[in-house]
Amino acid sequence: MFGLGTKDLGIDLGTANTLVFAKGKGIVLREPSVVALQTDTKKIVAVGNDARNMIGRTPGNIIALRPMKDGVIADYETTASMMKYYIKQAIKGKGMGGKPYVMVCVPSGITAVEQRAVLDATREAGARDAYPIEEPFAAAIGADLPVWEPTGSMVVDIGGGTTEVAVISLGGIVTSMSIRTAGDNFDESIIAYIRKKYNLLIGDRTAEAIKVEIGSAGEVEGLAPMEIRGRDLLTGLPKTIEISAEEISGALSDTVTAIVDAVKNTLEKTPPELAADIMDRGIVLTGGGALLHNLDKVMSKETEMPVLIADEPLDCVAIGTGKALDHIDLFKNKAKDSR
Ligand SMILES: Nc1ncnc2c1ncn2[C@@H]1O[C@H](COP(=O)(O)OP(=O)(O)OP(=O)(O)O)[C@@H](O)[C@H]1O
Repeated sequence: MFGLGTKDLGIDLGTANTLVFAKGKGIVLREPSVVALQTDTKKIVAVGNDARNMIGRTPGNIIALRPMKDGVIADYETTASMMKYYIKQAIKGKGMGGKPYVMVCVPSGITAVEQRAVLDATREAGARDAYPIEEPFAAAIGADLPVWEPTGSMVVDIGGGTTEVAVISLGGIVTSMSIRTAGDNFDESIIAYIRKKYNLLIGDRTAEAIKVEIGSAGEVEGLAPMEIRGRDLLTGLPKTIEISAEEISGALSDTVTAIVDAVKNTLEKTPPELAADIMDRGIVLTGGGALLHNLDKVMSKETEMPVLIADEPLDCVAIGTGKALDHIDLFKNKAKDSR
């Protein structure tokens, strides 16, 4: 399947989703970052979509969990096992010649020790060598921003666990900010709102579905009410209610404000020449959170800057990680310098 020299991989190890990009092929694997384990033996029962379908539905001896949360590794042995599983999947049956180089984009809150563990797991899974890449840098490459040129580009990557804001010029990050407020917080706010207002308990997947369908920053025009099912906390029985987009928009507003404030704070720290470049080109949103209805408009109004959503925002980091393979020598040198 892979030709010689075209088997190197880029991996976006995200808190919500893991994507693998194969050089010369594009994205070859896209699965949720979820693992199902046997509670007593810790043996892995399922990974990715299969494991995700088990969330909230497992018997007592199995747990389905997200080994990364809030942009950090909550369970690092499981993260390493998941990573190995995905790499093996990606390189399975494609053994032409030597082992692949792998570029890995890890959550920004990861510690140096955890990063080393992830890179070691990558090597153990069959990589010739593995190099880390910073998430906003990968997002900017994936969004086709001119990161290597002497001009300012601003990227805001809104993932599941973290929002990364960065201004990039000449192949480096000039100013950046990372906050642990992103897609998961939208879901949590929806759960909390529905519990408080309706005494109804809903699961993570329902909350995410509500966000995707009728979640919005501000304006809700064109978003119809939605029927949702949960468990009535008073009777203990299943119940269906209808909720409006206005209510959900209200529930999401604090999280939206936190993200917009992070962008404003980063702009305040941006050198004026680069800020002028960003004014011309616009702020580019990547990550799944970029798809929240109206977030681009609210951000543009609040920052008084043009704001654009990248093509395929969910894929930008993986594509950028893969494209960075073309500049692998730079990353090899960086790795040498930090050893
Ligand atoms: N249409 C949509 N509207 C709003 N949010 C969405 C939409 N589609 C996906 N999301 C959200 O995007 C988030 C996942 O985005 P992404 O895959 O970029 O994150 P990640 O890279 O796994 O996380 P991180 O960058 O924090 O490690 C989830 O919270 C998901 O619910």
